[in-house]
Amino acid sequence: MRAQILAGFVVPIVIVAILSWIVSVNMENVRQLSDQSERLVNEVQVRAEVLRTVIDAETGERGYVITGNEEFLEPYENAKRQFARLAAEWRSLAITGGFNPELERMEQLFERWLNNVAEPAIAARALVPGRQFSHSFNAYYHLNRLQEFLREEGMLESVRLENEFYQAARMKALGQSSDAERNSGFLPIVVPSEQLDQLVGELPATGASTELNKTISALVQRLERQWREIALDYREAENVSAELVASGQGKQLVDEMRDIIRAAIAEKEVRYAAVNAEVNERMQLLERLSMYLPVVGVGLGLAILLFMQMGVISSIEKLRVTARRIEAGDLSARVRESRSDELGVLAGDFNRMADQLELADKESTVLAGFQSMLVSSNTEDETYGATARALAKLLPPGAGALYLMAPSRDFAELAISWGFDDEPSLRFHPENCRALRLGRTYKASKESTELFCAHADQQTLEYSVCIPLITRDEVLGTLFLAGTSSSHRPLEDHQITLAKTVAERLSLALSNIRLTEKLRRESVRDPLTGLFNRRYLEETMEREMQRVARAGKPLSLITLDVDHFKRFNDTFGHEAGDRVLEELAEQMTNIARAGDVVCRFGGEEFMIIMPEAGTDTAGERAEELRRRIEMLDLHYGGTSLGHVTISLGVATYPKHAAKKEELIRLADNALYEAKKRGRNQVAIHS
Ligand SMILES: Nc1nc2c(ncn2[C@@H]2O[C@H](COP(=O)(O)OP(=O)(O)OP(=O)(O)O)[C@@H](O)[C@H]2O)c(=O)[nH]1
Repeated sequence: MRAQILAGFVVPIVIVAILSWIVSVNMENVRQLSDQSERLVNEVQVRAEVLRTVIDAETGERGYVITGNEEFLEPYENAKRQFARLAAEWRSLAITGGFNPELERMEQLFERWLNNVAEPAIAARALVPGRQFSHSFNAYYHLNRLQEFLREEGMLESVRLENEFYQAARMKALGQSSDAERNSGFLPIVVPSEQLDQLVGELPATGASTELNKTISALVQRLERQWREIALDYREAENVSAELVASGQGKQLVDEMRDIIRAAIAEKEVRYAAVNAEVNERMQLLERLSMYLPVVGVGLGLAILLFMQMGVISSIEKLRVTARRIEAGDLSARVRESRSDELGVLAGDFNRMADQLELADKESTVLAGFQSMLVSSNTEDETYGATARALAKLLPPGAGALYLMAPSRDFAELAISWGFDDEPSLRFHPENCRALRLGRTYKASKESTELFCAHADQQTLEYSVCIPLITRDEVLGTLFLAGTSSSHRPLEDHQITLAKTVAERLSLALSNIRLTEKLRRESVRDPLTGLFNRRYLEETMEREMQRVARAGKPLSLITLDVDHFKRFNDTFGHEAGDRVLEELAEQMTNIARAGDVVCRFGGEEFMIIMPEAGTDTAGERAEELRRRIEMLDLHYGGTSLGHVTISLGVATYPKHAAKKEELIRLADNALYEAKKRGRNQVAIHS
C-alpha cells in the first residue's frame, strides 16, 4: 500500500512533469519562432532600408543632375555608404549564410547603376558650375570694369550702380544658387539682359559722351556675350539631365532593384505571417496546457487516491465480512485477497489466525468428543479405543501404544497399539521407559542426541515420545507415540501438548473407572471374603429368576452355615474364625461355575445362586462343597485349627417357590433341616 500511496503522488508529479516538459518544449519552439520572426522583421527592415537607400541615392543623384545643387550629393553619398553597410547586414542576417541571389543581384544592379548612370551623370553635371563660374567671373570682371569706368566718369553713382547690380544679381542667384554657394562668395553673377538693357538705356540721361557710350556699349556687349555663354551652360546642363532621364537606364535599374526588394520583402512578409501564425498556434496550445495542467495533475492525483481508497475499503470490507462469518461459527471462512501490500499481509495473517482457530476448534471438538467417550466408558477397555481414535485425529500419521502398569507394578502391559508394522513389546519393566522412570514426557529422534527408550524397537523408529499417565498419587502407565516411516516427521511441541492433554484425560478417566469399580465392588462385596453381599444377592436373584423364567429354565439356591462356629470362635479367637470364613469363601468360589453368584448372606451364613441348575445338580454341588470343607486342614498363626464342617440347604425355582423371598426361606428351612439332622450334611427342600 505504501507503493500505491507513493504512486498516488508520483504519477501526478510525473504526468505534470511530462506536461511541463511539453510546455517547455513548446515555449522553446515559440522562443525560436519569435527569434525567427524577429530575424524576419530585421530582414524586412534591412530590405526596406536598402530600398529607401536606393531611392535616396537615386533622388539625390537625380536632384543634383537636374538642379546642379550639390546639396543633393550629400544624401546620394550617404546612400552609397549606407548601401554597403546594409548589404553586409543583409548578408549576415541571411540564414543561408554567404550566398544570397537577391542580394547579389541587388549589389550588381546598384553597382551598375552607380557606374553606368549615377556617377557619369553627376560627373557631367559637376562640370556645368565650373563653366558657369568662369563665365560669371568674366561677366563680373566686365561689370566691374564698367562700374569703375562709370565711377571715373562720374556718370554713375557707384553705390547706386553697385546696389542695382547686386540686387539684379541677387534676384538671379536666389533662383539658382544654394545657400552654401551664396555664403562662399562664388556667386554666379548673372545679370538679366532686360536689366542690363535698362541700365544702358539710362546712360544718356546721365549726360555721357558718345565715346563713353561706345565704351559702355562695348562693355555691355561683352557682358551680354558672357550672359549668353552662361545661358548656354544652363541649357547644356539641362540637356545632360534630360538625356539621362530620357535614356531611362537609371529608371530601369532602379525599378528592377525596387522590384527585387519588394519581392524579397513580400516573400519575407509571407514567411513572417506563417511564423506568426505558428507562434499564435503554439501560444494557444500553451495557454490551454497551462489552463489544464493543474486540473489534470490535481484530478489525476485525486483519481489515484480515490482508486486506492476504494481498494482499501474493499479489502477492509472483505476482512470485516470474514470476521463476522467466523464470529457466527463458520470457521472455514477465509479472506480472498490477491494484494501483496500491507493489506495483503494483514489478510494472510488473518487467514493464518483463522487456520489456527479452525485447528484449535477441531482439536477442541476432538478432545470434547474424547472426553465424552471417557465419561461414558464403564470399562478401561473402552477408554483404550477412544484414546487411539482421538490421537489418530489429533496427530499426524504415526504409530502409538498404550501401556498400563500391572497390579503388581513390576511391569507395564500393552493395552492397545496402532500403526506399527510389527507388534510392539507386550510388556516391559518400568525401568525400560524413561518417562516412567523420570515421571515426565520423554522424546527422542534419529536427529537428536536423546536415546530411544529400551522398550522400543529402535531400528524402526524415526522418533518416539513417551508420556507418563500420572494421577494424583499413582503412575498408571505410559502413552508411547512413534514414527516408524521416513514420512513420519517428529511431533511438534503443540502436538506433544495435545497428546499430553489426551494422556492426562485418559489417566483421570482410568483413575475414575478404577475408583468407581472399587466403590461398586465394595458396595456389593463383603470386605472380609470378597464375596457378593446380601443386597447384591437379592438384586441378582430377582434378575436371574426373570432371565431363567424367560428361558424356561430352573434356578437353584444353596444356603450354608458353619457348624458350631460360635464354639470355634470361642476356642481359637475371632481372627481365626475370620480365616475359616475366608477359606470357606475360596472353596465356594472354586466350585462355582460361570454364571453362579456366591454371596455372604450375613455372619457365617452363605448362599450360592445357581442359574439354570436343577435341584439335583445343586444338591450334587452342595455335597461336593461340603466334602471339600470337611477335608480341609486349617492352620492359623502356626496353630492347627483342626477341621470344620458346614451344613447346606437346597431349594429350586420354580419347582419349590415362585418368588425370591419364598425361595430363600425354603432354602433356609432346608439348611435348618440339615442342622437338625446332625449337621455336616445337605438337605434338599421336599
Ligand atoms: N469370627 C467370626 N465369627 C462370626 C462372624 N459372624 C458371626 N460369627 C459368629 O458365629 C457364631 C454363630 O453362632 P450361632 O448362630 O450360635 O451358631 P453356631 O455356633 O454356628 O451353631 P450352629 O449354627 O447351630 O451349628 C456367633 O458366635 C458369631 O459371633 C464373623 O464374621 N467372624
